[in-house]
Amino acid sequence: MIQLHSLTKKFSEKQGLFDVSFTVEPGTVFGFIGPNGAGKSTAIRHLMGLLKPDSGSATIGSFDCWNDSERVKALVGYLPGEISFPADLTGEDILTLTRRMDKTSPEREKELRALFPIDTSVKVRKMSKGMKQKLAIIRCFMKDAPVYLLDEPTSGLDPLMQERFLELVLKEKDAGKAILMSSHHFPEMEKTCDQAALIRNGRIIMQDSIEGLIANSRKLFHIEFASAEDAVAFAGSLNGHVIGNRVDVSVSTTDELNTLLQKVSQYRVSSFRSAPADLEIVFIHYYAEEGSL
Ligand SMILES: Nc1ncnc2c1ncn2[C@@H]1O[C@H](COP(=O)(O)OP(=O)(O)OP(=O)(O)O)[C@@H](O)[C@H]1O
Repeated sequence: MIQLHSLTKKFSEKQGLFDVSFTVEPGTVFGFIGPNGAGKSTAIRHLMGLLKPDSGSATIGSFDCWNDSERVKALVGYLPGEISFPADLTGEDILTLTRRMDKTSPEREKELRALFPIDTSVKVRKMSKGMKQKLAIIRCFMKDAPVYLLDEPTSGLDPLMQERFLELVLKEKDAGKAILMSSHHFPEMEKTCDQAALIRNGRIIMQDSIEGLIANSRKLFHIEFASAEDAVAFAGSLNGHVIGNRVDVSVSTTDELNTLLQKVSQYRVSSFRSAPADLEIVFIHYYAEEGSL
């Protein structure tokens, strides 16, 4: 339903998108993860027909997002990363315009307003970040679209609103929508996404099911030593992180795991635990490789 096919858009050597491909099927959520400036919004902007690829293509359904941008927009609910409603309009003005433009259903609007309550009599310029985000979410989902493009959708929301948003995404996914979502918030990606891609410097460096990403990630171990001196001595040899008597250390290959076990056997250890892997471990590993931590 949503497809990027070998898409390249070069802003500079490391900025833009380089040979990026992925597909998002109906009834699934695809997560886009990556550090600031990785290219997530650039990919979403191509899908909205706001940018023209240098080569390759972005398509939604059977339509090319650049050449058929009007038809594409009719199929898409878009939540931009930066909300920029006109400052002098009230929330109500914005929802009235949306009603007119997208011929939305009153029931759907009522449900969304109940989920994300805001005082719509307030002008945009007086709204908090969270209020604007809730308004943008209501506006985006009022359109009962087959495709949703969500750029950091929970940014600025409080935990209760974040939870409600995730429930909404899961409901829309069950209704057969194809959803692309960029985020820096790993637990929400784990809860909602079927597939995810890690992007850095405009290139996809890993793409798999969430389960696959986690299964292939580095494994984290917490090891408690008899003394802080032993912890420091052990950590130095394996690049571990020392917290008192404890060392946290991660491994990705069988060789690394065997080296860890061999070294740890030279010390007196009071506990040895493996931490459950999560998406954050996958992500931070790829940040660290770039030397940006
Ligand atoms: N129109 C443009 N012209 C030149 N450079 C651009 C343009 N748009 C984006 N960039 C650059 O391309 C890179 C990718 O930007 P993009 O907004 O896609 O990142 P992102 O992954 O969404 O980041 P963030 O998590 O910070 O929102 C950045 O270095 C950005 O400065």
